[in-house]
Amino acid sequence: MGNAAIIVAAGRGSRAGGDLPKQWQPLAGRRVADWTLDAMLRAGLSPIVVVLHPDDMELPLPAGVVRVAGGATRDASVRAGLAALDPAVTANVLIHDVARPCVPATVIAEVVAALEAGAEAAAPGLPVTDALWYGDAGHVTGTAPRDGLFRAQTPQGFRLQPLLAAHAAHPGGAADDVEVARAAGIRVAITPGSEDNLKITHPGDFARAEAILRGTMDIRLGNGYDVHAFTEGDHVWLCGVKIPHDAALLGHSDADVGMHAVTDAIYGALAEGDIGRHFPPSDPQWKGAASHIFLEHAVKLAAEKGFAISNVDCTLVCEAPKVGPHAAAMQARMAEIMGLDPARISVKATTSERLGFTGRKEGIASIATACLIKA
Ligand SMILES: Nc1ccn([C@@H]2O[C@H](COP(=O)(O)OP(=O)(O)OP(=O)(O)O)[C@@H](O)[C@H]2O)c(=O)n1
Ligand SMILES: C[C@](O)(CO)[C@H](O)COP(=O)(O)O
Repeated sequence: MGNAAIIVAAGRGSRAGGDLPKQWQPLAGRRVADWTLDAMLRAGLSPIVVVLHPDDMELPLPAGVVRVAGGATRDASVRAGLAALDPAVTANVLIHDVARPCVPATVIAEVVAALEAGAEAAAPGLPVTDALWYGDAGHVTGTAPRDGLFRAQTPQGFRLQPLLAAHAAHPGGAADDVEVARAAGIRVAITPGSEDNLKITHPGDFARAEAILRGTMDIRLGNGYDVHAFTEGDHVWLCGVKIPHDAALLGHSDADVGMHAVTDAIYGALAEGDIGRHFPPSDPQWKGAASHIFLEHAVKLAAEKGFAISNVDCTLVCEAPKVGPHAAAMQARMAEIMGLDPARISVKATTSERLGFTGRKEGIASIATACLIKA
């Protein structure tokens, strides 16, 4: 039984302005939603259900997330997300606004920890520290006591079955799921919120969120280089695609020179050595191994260290075979292995103008760059 996540992203962001709904607007080099999704993916929540506006169902999202069409209100969207979860495998669910892209890992972890320690429900809140006023026509008309008041944040975490019942019994119109749960008598623990966990609501919030992300972001670049010589054969493996050729590439594994360079670029960004360190050629179990094993390992290692792979760029250096006709398939295969949008994978090729060993068709070289980001 696991902990699932629902990211509600079906709103139109009318208060935030801009040509696109706020979750699809750029923020520190990516879309707002990409940051939010990465935070939930890194927390190890599964499945991740993204509730989308019906107009947005085809927008690119990371592989593996579940897409659901939302409703006209936040609570209708949450109900649509809940309907996509299987109570037989999901014990708890964390419901998060897509508009909170800077949510710190600790805020999510505290909610999960409270549920796992036995809380019926748990949600992050920040005690109100400013004095509170009533106002009218630009003037203060009264004051209100702030004692015991909290600013509510997300993700809000619940046991799935009682929350399903609470939503089924609620008339609608709740500001959040804590309100729905409390109406059904569920006790909600308050876990520590964070000033960084702002909800992008108005145009000025983008700059605040960008400053938070840039302040906490750890950006790593890595490069990889690999060479394999030609030998007798009738095909080569390049970036996960089998290409008929009048020679094969010689290697301990399947000799996929492109995938090896990409894998080494990821290890390089993590300062984790290279493929040979993790899969020694002296070890017979890797003889003839399919190279996706190496790439999957590097991607998993990056995730364990809290890094998302922002993009990779791979250049194959050879006179033949022609790479262009296969480049899209290579992008798609590597995207599948890495769980990334294919638009984040570049595969291109060059000849070396008949110079050197690649020019003499003695082998293929490949160089790759990877950019990893920890928010
Ligand atoms: N019908 C709706 C309305 C809101 N939301 C989601 O609920 C969260 C919190 O809502 P809010 O910040 O109010 O977002 P919007 O409704 O998009 O903003 P606005 O009210 O400015 O239009 C957001 O992640 C939003 O996408 C949703 O999934 N479905
Ligand atoms: C759920 C919420 O984020 C808690 O603070 C908030 O209520 C949702 O945003 P809205 O502006 O109230 O729609």
